[in-house]
Amino acid sequence: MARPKIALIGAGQIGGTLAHLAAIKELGDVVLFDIAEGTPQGKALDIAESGPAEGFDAALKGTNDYADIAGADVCIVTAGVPRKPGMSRDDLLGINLKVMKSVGEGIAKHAPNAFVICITNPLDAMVWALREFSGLPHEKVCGMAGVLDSARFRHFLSLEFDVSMRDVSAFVLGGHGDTMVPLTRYSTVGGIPLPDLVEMGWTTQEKLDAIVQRTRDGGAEIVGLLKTGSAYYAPATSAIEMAEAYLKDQKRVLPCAAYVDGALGLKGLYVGVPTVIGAGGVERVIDIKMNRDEQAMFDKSVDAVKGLVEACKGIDSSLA
Ligand SMILES: NC(=O)C1=CN([C@@H]2O[C@H](COP(=O)(O)OP(=O)(O)OC[C@H]3O[C@@H](n4cnc5c(N)ncnc54)[C@H](O)[C@@H]3O)[C@@H](O)[C@H]2O)C=CC1
Ligand SMILES: O=C([O-])CC(=O)C(=O)O
Repeated sequence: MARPKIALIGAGQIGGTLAHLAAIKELGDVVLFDIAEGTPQGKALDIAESGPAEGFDAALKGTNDYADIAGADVCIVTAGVPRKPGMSRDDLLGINLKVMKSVGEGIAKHAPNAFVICITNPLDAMVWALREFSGLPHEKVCGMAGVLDSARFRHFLSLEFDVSMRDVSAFVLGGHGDTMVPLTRYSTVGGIPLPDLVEMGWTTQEKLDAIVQRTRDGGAEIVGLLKTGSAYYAPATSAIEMAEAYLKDQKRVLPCAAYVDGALGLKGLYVGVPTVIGAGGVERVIDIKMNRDEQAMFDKSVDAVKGLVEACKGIDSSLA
């Protein structure tokens, strides 16, 4: 049986890391696409040359021609611009919206049956716009953010509790911005919810609040350290987890920016929610119940995303 085809639209920091991970994990053959001449070709060749030592079977190709993504099973989109220190993700809206238009059209023409994972920021508005520009079915277009934000939360919690990251589970929902919603009640260590761990004396509410805030600021923390761009190892790993769930029909329960129409009281909006990802793409949005405080935080985040979607419509009238 032929190997799956994975098209990576954008061959920058995340795109290159995605290609390396996809090859090492033998998820399929990889096509790296970018408008920068030489970058995708150079990265594809470099990673292919790591194959003999690593021992993977995967073909890698770099290209500046959308025709080469033809028939891709998965497209992961990182094309665009990352932020620099002092900027918010939302400052990227105007410039990256134009990129989503060309990418959406390229995918619609050459890989209309792909499962599309958008990473480009500001994430929730860009995945909405990418879906609009591509016209693909909603369940086949989603955004990566919740897996990353939850991974950051899990990492910080594992440091606090001195336990394995594997035994920490977490859900960070809402928009991928300053208003994101780390849900402590739905986050656990060995199945024990965080509020119970506070009662058990494993940590204090103050320390937990600080970890929640560090999670919300997780992207900015890396931007501040790197100074020239944003995080890419954890973002790439997170998107690969989603791609693998689709390609292997794993039915993983993962938080991602999905189209929500009915669940959680939402009507036709992309925002971070718990989902099931399998061969059908986003197969289910989990309609979790939130308490009053959680709902208030989630509503605030949803409003921020709605504002960005309106801003997109204001910039590009074809979206209105
Ligand atoms: N959703 C999330 O959780 C995260 C999102 N991001 C976002 O991902 C995006 C990419 O980040 P990096 O890979 O670090 O940036 P990068 O600058 O290293 O790579 C972006 C690539 O996109 C290419 N590009 C620009 N316009 C293009 C077009 N029209 N068609 C095809 N390629 C095009 C550039 O040539 C460049 O190689 C940024 O918008 C960043 O903010 C980053 C981390 C996490
Ligand atoms: O912070 C950024 O600009 C990149 C990003 O979305 C993240 O790392 O969470």
